[in-house]
Amino acid sequence: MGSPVHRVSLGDTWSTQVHPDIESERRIQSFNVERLINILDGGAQNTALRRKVESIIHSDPEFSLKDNYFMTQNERYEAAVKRKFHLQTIAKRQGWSEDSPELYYSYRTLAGDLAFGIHRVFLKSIKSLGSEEQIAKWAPLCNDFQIIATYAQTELGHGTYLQGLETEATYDAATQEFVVHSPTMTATKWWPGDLGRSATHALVQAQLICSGAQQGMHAFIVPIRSLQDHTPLPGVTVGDIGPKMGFHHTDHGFLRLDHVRIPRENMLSRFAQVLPDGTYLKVGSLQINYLSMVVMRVDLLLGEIIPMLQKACVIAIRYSVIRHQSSLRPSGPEVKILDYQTQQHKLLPQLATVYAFHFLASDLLKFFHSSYSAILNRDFSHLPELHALSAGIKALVSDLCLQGTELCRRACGGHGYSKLSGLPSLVSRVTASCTYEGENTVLYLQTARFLVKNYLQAHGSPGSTSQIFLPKSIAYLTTPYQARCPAQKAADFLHTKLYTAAWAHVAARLIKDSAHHLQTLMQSGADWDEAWNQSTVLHLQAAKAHCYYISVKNFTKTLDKLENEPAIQQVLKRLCDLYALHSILTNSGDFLHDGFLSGTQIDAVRTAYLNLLLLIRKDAILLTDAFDFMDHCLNSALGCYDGNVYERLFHWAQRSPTNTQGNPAYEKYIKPLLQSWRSKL
Ligand SMILES: CCCCCCCCCCCCCCCC(=O)SCCNC(=O)CCNC(=O)[C@H](O)C(C)(C)COP(=O)(O)OP(=O)(O)OC[C@H]1O[C@@H](n2cnc3c(N)ncnc32)[C@H](O)[C@@H]1OP(=O)(O)O
Ligand SMILES: Cc1cc2nc3c(=O)[nH]c(=O)nc-3n(C[C@H](O)[C@H](O)[C@H](O)COP(=O)(O)OP(=O)(O)OC[C@H]3O[C@@H](n4cnc5c(N)ncnc54)[C@H](O)[C@@H]3O)c2cc1C
Repeated sequence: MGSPVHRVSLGDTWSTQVHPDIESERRIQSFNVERLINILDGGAQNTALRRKVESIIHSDPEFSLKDNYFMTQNERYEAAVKRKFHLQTIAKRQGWSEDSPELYYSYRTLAGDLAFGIHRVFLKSIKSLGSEEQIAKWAPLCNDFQIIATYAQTELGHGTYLQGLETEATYDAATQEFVVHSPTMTATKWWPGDLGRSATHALVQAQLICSGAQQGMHAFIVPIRSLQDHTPLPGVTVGDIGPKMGFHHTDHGFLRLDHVRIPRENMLSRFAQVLPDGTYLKVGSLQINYLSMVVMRVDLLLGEIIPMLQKACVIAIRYSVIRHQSSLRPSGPEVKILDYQTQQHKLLPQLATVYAFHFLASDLLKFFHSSYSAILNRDFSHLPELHALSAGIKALVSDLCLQGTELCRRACGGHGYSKLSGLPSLVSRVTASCTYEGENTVLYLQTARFLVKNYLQAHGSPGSTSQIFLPKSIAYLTTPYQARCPAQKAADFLHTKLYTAAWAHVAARLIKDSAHHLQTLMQSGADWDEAWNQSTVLHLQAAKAHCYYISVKNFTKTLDKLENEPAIQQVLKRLCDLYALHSILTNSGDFLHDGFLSGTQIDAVRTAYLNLLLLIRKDAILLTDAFDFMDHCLNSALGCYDGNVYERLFHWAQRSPTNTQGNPAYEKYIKPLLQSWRSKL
């Protein structure tokens, strides 16, 4: 196990001892925590590298996140820019390149509290949509921060419906330039990160107009601020969109373009290009221009979204073994709140979920890597499946991470409402992930479109003997499934095959029902589009069930690979069981609906689930330690490794500027008010 010193990292002189209530939780180790850390990191060498980066960052006071909670939006922005600038200096000195694991680990260590996150989105988009020459030109400029760039797609009037974007890029063959223009108020780009006060360049998604026709959305590199003095270039109106629910360190901005001219070479042209005479050439469908969104949906899962729930679990579970409240028996001792079944019911499913998601996102990343290079080489055969999987998984993961993070916050009672717990910031930040990179409902519906289309293809022509091969992730749609679950007792529900089959049954049934509903509406006269809209609530439910099935199946596959690690396999198997059974219980109506499970069987699921809570309770602290977050990165008075919750909360509150800056309201209002009564007292 890594030494506790590695984690007790805030340099609090009074914090010399680990709290006995949390120490006792770590005394009996049913598995090797260090080994689990290595598995989560993808190998011991990655753990070593991550910790090396952490110690470099941690030992540097410039990177402190200490006063974040007391800062204004402007101060947060400036501190984030300062940290990013300092990180770049260190990265240069250490030889860490922009796509290196070291920078990835730095981002994690600094809790993502860095400026220029969208600069990375820009870079990834250039690499997906740009030609080799464009990558060779722009990537080095980006990597060295000779330019600061943003990804400007969303407009005031449209975010989801990309065909409705109004920004235009009209080709002028006479000068071989594009004229990029915002024709209306609603065409103003709105929300791009790093745009408000920082970016010098924007990747602007605009409707390409050439040869007198609209060719749909394409990406254009547009310089927006002077590289000399940072003032907006001619024709550019740019600024910050104002206060937001979270992301205070990021300058989300607006951008209006008034006939801004850029060279022909600035249209990203891996899949489409405009020749000097204005001839338009493209490969694949128009939607290939959406590729960078697929890239980011996958990238953000492990890089941004899942760590939020991991941290929330660490904070809430550690706090729950320190916090004592009430007793279980009259005149008995006060118990740790984690010993209440309801507290376990709140927190342990979140822990199980975040383990499920870690393995799910890791596997999606592998599938992404294997398909992505083919796509770049114009083999689009895996793109529909990759799009459907990444859209649905992004939606399920961000939905449940938000739900889980908020549950963790509430599970900490009043202290969870204090920013100093770290939890409100996690909640507000993860909330954004349900909207950015595709609003979740819209993404589920993209997955549903893929499911329904394939379902109808596979089952469309009755009597047809030709066998249709479906993509791997949906092959279960053509497998005959059981009409009734064979389980008879609680223990039967601890079989991975049994609950995976249960989710396959429910997903397949919901997909079938939504497809049939659509067909029925069409048979009664509705056209496809109307019938689609009138079935979308069912489609959404079906897509969600499919994603649950994929996540459960993936977790069980992960367990199969751990045969040589029996102790870790056992503890992860319990989490997998808990994740699957909790998901069945929270969606029990879907399992009862067609009699696949009976009421008695649901009771058995609940019994198995409650037994698991007790088993996982014993390992809960070790399972959160296995995420191996440094205290610095958690930045939580409740969640530190040493468990010294009350001392830390007390000390941190003293740092609030409100305690030292005097009280102007006293002089102005309180004093006159109090003094007006003095004569009568
Ligand atoms: C170091 C660690 C990392 C840290 C790193 C920094 C962190 C920093 C923090 C935060 C960072 C936030 C960063 C936010 C950045 C934005 O938020 S950028 C803006 C993102 N915006 C969106 O995602 C918009 C969502 N909208 C869409 O994706 C599309 O417009 C929609 C919804 C798919 C609809 O488009 P449409 O053209 O109307 O398409 P539709 O008719 O539905 O479908 C047509 C066909 O295209 C296919 N299709 C649709 N989309 C796709 C696609 N993407 N690919 C392939 N095929 C597709 C459909 O499947 C369909 O196929 P068929 O069924 O016809 O075969
Ligand atoms: C923190 C943050 C950072 C962002 N960063 C960037 C960035 O860097 N660059 C950038 O370009 N953008 C960025 N965005 C914008 C973001 O990508 C969009 O807000 C997002 O894609 C949702 O689009 P919208 O705002 O148009 O929502 P809307 O589409 O207007 O959604 C509103 C409602 O309409 C529903 N709806 C919309 N269309 C459909 C449909 N077809 N079927 C059913 N329901 C539908 C949605 O489900 C939702 O309930 C950011 C947003 C946030 C919050």
